[in-house]
Amino acid sequence: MARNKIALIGSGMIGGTLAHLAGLKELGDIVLFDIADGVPQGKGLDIAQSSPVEGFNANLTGASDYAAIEGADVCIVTAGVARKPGMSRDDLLGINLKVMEQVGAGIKKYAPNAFVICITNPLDAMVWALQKFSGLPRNMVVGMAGVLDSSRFRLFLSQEFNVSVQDVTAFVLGGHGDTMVPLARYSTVGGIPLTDLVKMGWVTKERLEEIIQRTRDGGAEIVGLLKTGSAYYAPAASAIEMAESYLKDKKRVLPCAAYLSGQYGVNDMYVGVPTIIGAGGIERIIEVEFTKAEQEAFDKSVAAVAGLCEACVGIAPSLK
Ligand SMILES: NC(=O)c1ccc[n+]([C@@H]2O[C@H](COP(=O)([O-])OP(=O)(O)OC[C@H]3O[C@@H](n4cnc5c(N)ncnc54)[C@H](O)[C@@H]3O)[C@@H](O)[C@H]2O)c1
Ligand SMILES: O=C(O)C[C@H](O)C(=O)O
Repeated sequence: MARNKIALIGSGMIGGTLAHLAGLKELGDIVLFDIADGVPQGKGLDIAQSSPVEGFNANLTGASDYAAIEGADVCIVTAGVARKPGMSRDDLLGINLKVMEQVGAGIKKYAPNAFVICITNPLDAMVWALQKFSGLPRNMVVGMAGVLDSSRFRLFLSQEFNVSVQDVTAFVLGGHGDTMVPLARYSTVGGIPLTDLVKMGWVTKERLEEIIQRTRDGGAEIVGLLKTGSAYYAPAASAIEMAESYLKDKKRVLPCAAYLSGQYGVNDMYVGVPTIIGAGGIERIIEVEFTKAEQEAFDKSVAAVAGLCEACVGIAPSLK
């Protein structure tokens, strides 16, 4: 059986890390693409030269011509710019929207059957625009954010309780911005919801709120430390988890920015919700019940994403 083909559109900090992880996990042959000619070729060659040491088999190539992604099974999109200290993700909208138009055209022409994972920020608006620019089926275009935000929440909780990260589950829903919604009631330690752990005296409500706020600020914390760009190891690992679930039909339950057509009362938008990813792409959107407070937080987040989509239409009226 031929190997899967994975196209990485954008070969910067996340793109290079994605290529390395996809190689180490033997997910398939890898094509790195970037407009900065030489970068995808150089990173591809460098990672390929690690394969004899690491013991993985994969062809890694780099290109600046979309023809190279022809027939890709998975495309992971990181093309665009990242924020620097003092900027919000939303400040990237204008420049990255233009990039999504080019990327969408390239995918439409050369990889129309791919499962497409968008990472470029501001995430929920960019994946929405990318789906429209590419014309690919909505269940085959998804945004990565919830896996990352939930992973951050899981790490902070495991550190707070001094337990293994493996025994902590978390769901962060809504848009990937300051209004994201980490859900304490649907996050657990050893299967026990955080709300019960508060009652059991493991953590105070106030301390839990601090951890939730640190999760919301997780991206900005790293931008502030790095100063030259944003997080890339955890974002890459998160997207690889999604790609692997698709390629191996694992049917993982993962929070992702998925196209909503009435679920959660939302129409024609991408917002972070629990999904099942398998060979059919987004095979199912799980609709959990919200309390009044959770619903209000989710609605606020959806409104923020809607504002960004409107801003996109203002720049590119064809998106309407
Ligand atoms: N969704 C998330 O959770 C999440 C997490 C981290 C970063 N991000 C976002 O991911 C994006 C990439 O981050 P990064 O750290 O890899 O940035 P980076 O600057 O290191 O890499 C981006 C790459 O895109 C390339 N590029 C720019 N315009 C292009 C075009 N038109 N076509 C093809 N390639 C193009 C650049 O040459 C660069 O190599 C940013 O928008 C960042 O905000 C999102
Ligand atoms: O914070 C950023 O700008 C990058 C990304 O969205 C993140 O959450 O790390």
